Amino acid sequence: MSAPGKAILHGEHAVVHGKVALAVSLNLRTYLRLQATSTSKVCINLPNINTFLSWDVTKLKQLLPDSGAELGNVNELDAELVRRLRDLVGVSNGTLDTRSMAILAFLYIYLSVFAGSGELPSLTVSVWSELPTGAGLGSSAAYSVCLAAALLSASGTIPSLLSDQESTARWGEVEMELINRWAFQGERIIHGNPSGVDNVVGTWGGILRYHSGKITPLNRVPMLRILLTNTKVPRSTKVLVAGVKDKMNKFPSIINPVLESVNAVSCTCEQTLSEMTNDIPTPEHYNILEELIDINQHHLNVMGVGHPALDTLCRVTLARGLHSKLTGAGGGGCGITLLRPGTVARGGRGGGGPICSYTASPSSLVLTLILG
Ligand SMILES: Nc1ncnc2c1ncn2[C@@H]1O[C@H](COP(=O)(O)OP(=O)(O)O)[C@@H](O)[C@H]1O
Ligand SMILES: C[C@@](O)(CCOP(=O)(O)O)CC(=O)O
Ligand SMILES: [Mg+2]
Repeated sequence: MSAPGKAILHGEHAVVHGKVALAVSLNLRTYLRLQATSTSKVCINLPNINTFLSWDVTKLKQLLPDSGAELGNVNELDAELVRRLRDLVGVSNGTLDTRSMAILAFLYIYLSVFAGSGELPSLTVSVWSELPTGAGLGSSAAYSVCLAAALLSASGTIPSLLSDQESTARWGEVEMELINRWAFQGERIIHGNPSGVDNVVGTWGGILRYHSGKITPLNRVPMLRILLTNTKVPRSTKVLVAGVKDKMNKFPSIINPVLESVNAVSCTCEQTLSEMTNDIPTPEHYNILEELIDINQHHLNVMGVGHPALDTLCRVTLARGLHSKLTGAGGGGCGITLLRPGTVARGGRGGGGPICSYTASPSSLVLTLILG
C-alpha cells in the first residue's frame, strides 16, 4: 500500500481559511505493510523517525468506552479518545514531538476503525517513506492516508483488493472518500487545523484545485518543470498554521486582504495554466507564472511563514533568472522553482547547470519533477 506526497503550487495557509489552493501529487511516496499476527500485541515500526513500539491488545482495549459503537465517527475528532491516548503515550496537549504525533495518529485510527467490530486484532504495521518528514511535501498526509487505507481494509470496512499482482489497483469512489475522511482525522491529530488539501492529494493523486472541501481535478495542464529544493530547516506545520491564525486575529484588516490576494493568485494561475493548454505556451505565460510566484512568496512572508533559508533559495535562483516560493507550511522545509522550457541542467548532483551552486550544496536535496 502506498500514497504520494504533494507540492502546493499556490494557496498554502490561505486554504486553511477557505481560499483556493492548487496542488499536485509527487512521485515520492509513503509505503505501508500490515501483517496480521497472533502475538496479542499491536506493533508499529516507523524507521524514518526511528520509532519501534508495541502495546498489549488488552491494554489498548481499556482505552475503549464501554460501548465501542460510540467510537468510529469519521466526521469528528473524539476529544476523549485523544485525551486517553495522550495519557497512554505520556504527552501533553501541545506536543510537537514527531514520534508522539505519529503514534497518536496511528492508535487513534486503529482504535476508531476496529472499535465497532468489538475485537481489537493483533497486528504489525510498518510505514516508511521516500518523503522528507516535516518539509512541506505532505508526509503527514501520505502517512495518514496509508494508515487509513490499511486499517479500514484490515477491519473489513473496505475490501482488501490489493493483491501482489494488482500493485496499482485502486478502490472505488466510496472507499476512497472514506479513506480520505479518516486520513483527515489523522491530519487533525498531527496538524491541529488542517485544510484537507494534503489528504485529498494523498488519496486521489493528480493535480487539483481545492476550495473549502470542494475538489476539482485539473484534467488538462501544460507540461511544467518544477525544481524542488529542501532547505533542510526543520519546522512544524502545526506551529506555522497556528501562527498565521494568531496574526489574523491580531491584524484582521491587514491579513484578510492578503489571504484574499493569495486566492486571486491561485485563480489567476489556474486560468493561465488552462490558457497554456489551449494555446501553445508562450514566454508571456511564463512571465505571468513567475510574477505570481513572486507575489505569493511576498504574501507568505507577510503571513510570517518565511525563513532566511527560503530567502536564499529565492535570491540564488533569481540570480539565474528563476523564480521560487516556499511550498507547504514554510518556516524552512521545501521551496519550488519554476523552470522555463529552455532551462538546462549541467553539473551538480543530478545535473546542475544554472543552479549548480545551490544544488551542489550538501545541505540541500534537489529533485526535478515534471508536471502534466
Ligand atoms: N514516514 C513517517 N513515519 C512516521 N511518521 C511520519 C512519517 N511521515 C510523516 N510522519 C508524521 O508527520 C509529521 C510531519 O508532518 P508535518 O509537520 O505536517 O510535515 P509535512 O507534512 O510537511 O511533512 C511527523 O512529525 C510525523 O508525526
Ligand atoms: C500550510 C498548509 O496549507 C499546508 C501544509 O502542508 P505541509 O504539512 O507543510 O506539507 C496547511 C493545510 O492546508 O492544512
Ligand atoms: Mg503535513
